[in-house]
Amino acid sequence: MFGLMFALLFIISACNGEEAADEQNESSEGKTEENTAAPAGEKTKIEFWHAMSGPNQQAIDNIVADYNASQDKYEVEALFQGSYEESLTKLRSVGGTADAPAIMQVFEVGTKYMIDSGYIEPVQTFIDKDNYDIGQLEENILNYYSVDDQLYSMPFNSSTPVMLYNKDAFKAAGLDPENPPETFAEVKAAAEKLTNGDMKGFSILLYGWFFEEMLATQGGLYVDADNGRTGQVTEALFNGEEGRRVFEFLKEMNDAGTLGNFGSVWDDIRTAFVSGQVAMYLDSSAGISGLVESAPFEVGAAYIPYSEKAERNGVIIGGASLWMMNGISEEEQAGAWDFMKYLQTAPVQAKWHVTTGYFAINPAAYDEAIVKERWEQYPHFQVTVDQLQDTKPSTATQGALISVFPESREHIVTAIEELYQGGDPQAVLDKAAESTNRAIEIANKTSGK
Ligand SMILES: O=P(O)(O)OC[C@H](O)CO
Repeated sequence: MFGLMFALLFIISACNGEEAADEQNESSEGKTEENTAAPAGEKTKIEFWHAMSGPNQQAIDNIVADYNASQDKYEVEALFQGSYEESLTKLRSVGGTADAPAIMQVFEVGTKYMIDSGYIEPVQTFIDKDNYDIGQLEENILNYYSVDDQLYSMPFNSSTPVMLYNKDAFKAAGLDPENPPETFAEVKAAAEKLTNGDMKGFSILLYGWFFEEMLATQGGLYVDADNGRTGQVTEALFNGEEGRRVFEFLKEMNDAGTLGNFGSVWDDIRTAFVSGQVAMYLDSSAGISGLVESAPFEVGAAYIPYSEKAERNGVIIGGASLWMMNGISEEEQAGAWDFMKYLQTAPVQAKWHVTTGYFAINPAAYDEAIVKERWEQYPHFQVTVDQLQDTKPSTATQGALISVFPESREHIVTAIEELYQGGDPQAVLDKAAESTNRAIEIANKTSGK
């Protein structure tokens, strides 16, 4: 039993790249020397900072090894830098200098910060120079990282949220495991039936991402200026009716005792699901891989729920993308660009998708034999791709661009915690909006806008 739990915890902790720090790879020291052009005959080093640990780190290392063996000009060096938040903090201390890596992986909510940072060269520059055809890549993913038709960063590990559920628990509760609930009302009703003994019906991680997604799928905007896509953001809009519906949905289940709260650590909510403490919850599509293989019951995957008072609009792209730094040599930039293009090829994307659960940015990868085999074995992957491809492009599903997004996420988490302690949905959301507005105002003043 202990062995099984240990194996479960290992697999679960490995699903996402954010949690565990790998000290071995974690160093940016000695970088200055590496930034100079390589002597004739030697490969140019391309430093690649990322936030993937466990099997996802292994997947990156394998791809990097294949790339390095495939050509003799560049040597990519993949270096783990901690969680998405930690790695961005590290970048802040070296961004724009010769100590910066050539390629930096940044989570989606860091996009506006990176665009404004002065550290980067938009990948559009290289696309244009090289006549690179981005028409082959997934439009709904490119949309997130595009502003005024310019692609700023190269999508890499793209995910969306998905609702995972325990099919065995569904059967035991008299629910149809092949017809998971779709709307907030249906989830609430199913949660009542599923709540039993130690098992709660539904849960979400205390993480702003899931609120952002349930807001967007109703067509709700996070901020003004068309979610920051057409102008300068001045205020939060997430406390409008779509946001309130999400908070009411959570509150009603919390009051009814059908909602579980397993905190803000991915491993904890995944362990709760696998050990039967919760029957339905929202996870990243990149978390599916480990869970379907390790859960001692049949796992179902479904689209995220939406309010019955709204249309379903789809999901915003999550995960992270790759940024080209601007303080490095042209030779390094050329190598970084070459590697980014290699990453987008169908065979590499196919391998990345089946080993990690992240989407293939190049949909041609879905025709590769290894993907077809994997989907046949685990149809959950197909659900996530369908949910992405069914998404209606709009400024809501394109996602918000705000420089203070990571901070705003914290305000949302505080609001959810206050809600769970009995707070009024509108009041706690308004407070989060006011705090976000203050952060936006300060950021706008600092940047002189
Ligand atoms: O855990 P990931 O990589 O799927 O990313 C989830 C969120 O989008 C991070 O902001």
